[in-house]
Amino acid sequence: MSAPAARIEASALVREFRGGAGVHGLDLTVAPGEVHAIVGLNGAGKTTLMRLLLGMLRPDRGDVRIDGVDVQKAGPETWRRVGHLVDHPLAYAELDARANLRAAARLHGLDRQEAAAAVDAVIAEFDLARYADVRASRLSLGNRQRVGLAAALLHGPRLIVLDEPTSALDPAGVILLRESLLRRVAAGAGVLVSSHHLDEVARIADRITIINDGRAIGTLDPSGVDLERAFFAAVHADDRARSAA
Ligand SMILES: Nc1ncnc2c1ncn2[C@@H]1O[C@H](COP(=O)(O)OP(=O)(O)OP(=O)(O)O)[C@@H](O)[C@H]1O
Repeated sequence: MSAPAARIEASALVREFRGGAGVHGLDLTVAPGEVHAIVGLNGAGKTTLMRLLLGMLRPDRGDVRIDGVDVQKAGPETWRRVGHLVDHPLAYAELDARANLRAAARLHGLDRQEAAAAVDAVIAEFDLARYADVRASRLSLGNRQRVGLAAALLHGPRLIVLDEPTSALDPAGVILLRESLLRRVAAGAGVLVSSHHLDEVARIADRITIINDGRAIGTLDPSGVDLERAFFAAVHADDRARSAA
């Protein structure tokens, strides 16, 4: 029997912007039941990588497969099983949180009844009951991020891609997200997450990949000590090697 397809697999991915920044040949996989974290300095290429993985940006070269399907040819059946939060947390600033969540559920193919149940569940999961009737434009940054995460997760995606999902969350929100992701991973989802919080990442990641100047330059051991030191050692060694070349 062949191994199950990776939730997502990218090979030799390249997207170069004018001036030389971008992603310069990156391989990456997320297996079912795995949390794969990417870490890197500002401008390292994490968001660009995620946008390429989700078909939001076309690569110059290389390819991406989601559950074995080429992302350029992926249809609604594939996208229905993907949940992501990259760029903007919410679609409709003038709608309240509940209506935004309902719209996200319907866009992911849930029927009216399924959507209502999924929205109720995710409102409870992210402790959003007090804010369900508040317009998205009036929510605090952190609550907007909570609603954005809830929208990305409410349809039970098999692949979850989150760009700095804890950037505006309070400690309670960080814990709710961690528990939510771990429940989904236990049920077989694969998670790709970027973060600047090395300690938080280490709590949930099975693998941590360091991105520097658009390349994967090494890994961090999630159970290791002093991740910060190991991170900077890897980044500085890579910078030195590239400037010497
Ligand atoms: N559309 C674009 N056109 C030109 N350059 C771009 C474009 N998008 C991103 N870049 C550049 O590509 C590099 C990588 O940016 P990216 O946003 O992927 O980094 P990041 O690792 O997510 O950074 P941060 O941690 O600050 O969010 C940066 O130098 C950025 O300025």
